[in-house]
Amino acid sequence: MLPDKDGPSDLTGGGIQSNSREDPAVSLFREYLRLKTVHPEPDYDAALRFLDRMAVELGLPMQKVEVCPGKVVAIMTWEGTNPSLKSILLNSHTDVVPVYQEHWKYDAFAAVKDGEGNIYGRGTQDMKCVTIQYIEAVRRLQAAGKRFARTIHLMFVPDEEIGGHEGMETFVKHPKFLNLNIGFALDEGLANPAEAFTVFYGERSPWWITVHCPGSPGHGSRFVENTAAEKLRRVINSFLDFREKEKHRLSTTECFTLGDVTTVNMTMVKGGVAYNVIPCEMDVSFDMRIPPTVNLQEFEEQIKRWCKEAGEGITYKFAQKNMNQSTTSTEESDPWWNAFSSACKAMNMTLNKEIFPAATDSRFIRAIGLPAIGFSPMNRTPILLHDHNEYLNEQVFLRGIQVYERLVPALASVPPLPGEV
Ligand SMILES: CSCC[C@H](NC(C)=O)C(=O)O
Ligand SMILES: [Zn+2]
Ligand SMILES: [Zn+2]
Repeated sequence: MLPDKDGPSDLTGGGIQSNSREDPAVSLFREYLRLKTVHPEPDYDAALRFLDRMAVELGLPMQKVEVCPGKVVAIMTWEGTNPSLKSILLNSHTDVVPVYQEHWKYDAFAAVKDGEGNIYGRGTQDMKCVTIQYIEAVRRLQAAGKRFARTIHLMFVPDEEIGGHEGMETFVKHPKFLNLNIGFALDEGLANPAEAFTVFYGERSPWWITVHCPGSPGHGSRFVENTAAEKLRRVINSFLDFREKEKHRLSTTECFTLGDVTTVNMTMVKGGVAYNVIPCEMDVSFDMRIPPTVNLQEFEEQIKRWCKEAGEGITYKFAQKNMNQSTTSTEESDPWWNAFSSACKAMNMTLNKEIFPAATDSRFIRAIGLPAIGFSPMNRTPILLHDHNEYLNEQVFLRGIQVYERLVPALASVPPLPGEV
């Protein structure tokens, strides 16, 4: 039996050794997974050192833009034969969410590969796989001597997992972003447990709201009128009744996915100082995700009514309130979508078009008017982003590189569009 190329780390990670030589792309993926770019203190320097090395290997220039203190966006550029044309953006974020290590089978940063070729680690799906797949696809296309009309930018951004405010949200307004002359972007999607691949042409709007309920204080032994808790209860009921309706709409509408309904989750409650003191204020917070088909002004009016009906003096504040509902065309007549979907069709891939249920950096790209598709080529894979024991099978990972080997040329060869020279 040949030892696995990364044998020693398999053993330290408690994994099972593979009996065949590992594909170098898989080894590189596992190396990247071991970098602790995990919140709350991501090691972004380690990621930048890794990406510097990749740029040298690929022979591509890499610019680094510090968009906010300590928050660097890195961009590798493969210039096209006609650089005046709009470019293609291959975007990925470098950060990952924290883990509950005690619930993992293996060290979440050891990139252990088991006997079935499943690679375990935070970021295997979200979205270190895609980063390496972009890099490997470019490496292979270069090795085959390919060159394309349109310039291709590989962009690596920080802070997506904490909202992207000091990452992509700021960078899209930077002159250096505009200089990239982007025409079309690819960013992350989700795994699909079945044979099909899911592609996302829009996202629900995240609204994070805290409702503040003031009330009369008093002794905990009395029937005090107009308490904060009574108002809080009515507010909670209105939000959660609506939640039930939306849940029912999802379960009874056959073609609906999560992206087609509004989710409401009560995520925080605050208030009170002692068992026997009726508090003079209580707060409740909700995470709401609203599909692009919902009229946001009307939705806010509904929230106002719920608060008004719940009692006097109730106010609310948004911690997150996305108002941009742009979606990307998936009409066959759209040249970008046509290139994307035709390349997938040529590989016999079935695509399910959906609205992304959560929020990614694509929302900032779409908000400035650029088309963006969320796509992570992972079929036959359970959706495990942010979950315990996140993993990706190495064969699925390797197939994803082949997918980009076809997609990238198709997109970078889209003929000049009206207005382009
Ligand atoms: C609203 S900023 C937070 C972004 C985060 N993105 C993902 C993909 O989990 C979310 O949707 O909660
Ligand atoms: Zn992600
Ligand atoms: Zn994530």
